[in-house]
Amino acid sequence: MTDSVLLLNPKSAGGRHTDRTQRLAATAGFEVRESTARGETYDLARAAAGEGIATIAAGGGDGTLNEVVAGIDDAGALAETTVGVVPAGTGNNFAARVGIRGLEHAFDVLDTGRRRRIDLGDANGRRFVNSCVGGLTADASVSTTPELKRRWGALAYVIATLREYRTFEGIDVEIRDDEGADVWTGSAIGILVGNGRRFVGEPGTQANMEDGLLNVVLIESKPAYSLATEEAVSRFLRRDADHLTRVLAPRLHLSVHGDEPAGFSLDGERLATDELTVESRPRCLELPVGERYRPEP
Ligand SMILES: Nc1ncnc2c1ncn2[C@@H]1O[C@H](COP(=O)(O)OP(=O)(O)OP(=O)(O)O)[C@@H](O)[C@H]1O
Repeated sequence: MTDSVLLLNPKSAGGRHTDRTQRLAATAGFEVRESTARGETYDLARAAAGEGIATIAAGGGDGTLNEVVAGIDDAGALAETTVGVVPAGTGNNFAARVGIRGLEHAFDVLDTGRRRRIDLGDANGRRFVNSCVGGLTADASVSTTPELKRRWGALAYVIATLREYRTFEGIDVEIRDDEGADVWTGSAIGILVGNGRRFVGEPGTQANMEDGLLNVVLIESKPAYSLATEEAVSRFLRRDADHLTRVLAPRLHLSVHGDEPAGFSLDGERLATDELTVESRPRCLELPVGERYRPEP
């Protein structure tokens, strides 16, 4: 019986890395199981975890990793399983955060990397490994089509964001902590909840992934917002900019007031809701990390 399986989404990044990933996996002694449809990496992960497989790697982008982690979690096997990150997607944002530089490096890390236990994000019972974002970025993340990604690679996200920016109006939101105290109320063009991820205006892009806290940035809507000049952009990104609010919290409750539920993106997958509870599940995901990974960046 095999104890190492790679669950591969052959459609990630338009299939660009599929052949190479299969070859590297075979050399590294991984059995490869490919998904054939949307959502199937979740089923494959659940089944592999049910078989008691010790190492389950996700081959694809953040969306694939999300499904694999959710499948293992729903099989009740997260505590016993090592999760591998094999960056065969377009953006591979999360892989970079745990120090994984590319496909070959991913298999080296699986072989010899340090194991760390990191936090997992939860949004209304759905998991996120990297981020849960609402507002402009969520719409853009969800509207970044496979076609755009095939043509533009990682630039596709920037193009999609600029397209959405012209029409996006802001979300009226009330945010409370666990005791019910008001954390922030207003109209936001962006609600960014990161697990290991920092956002605009902060030095570096990496946040502590093992502290049991979510890293939250709220971007307040301003009328006549213009990012047309370089000066405006640099003002926008300044650490002390008055339209940015930062919160570190283990759990937050969001209520959205509007005609329709607000759209959020969990590692690129859509969730529409007007009540959202986000929380950190401390150190429940074990994975091998690259040499550059620092628990406290
Ligand atoms: N065989 C398949 N055919 C079509 N869609 C699939 C298949 N397997 C998985 N999916 C879907 O692909 C999505 C995940 O794509 P993923 O994020 O891994 O790749 P990507 O978009 O290229 O990369 P990134 O997230 O890094 O930009 C999920 O919605 C998943 O359900």
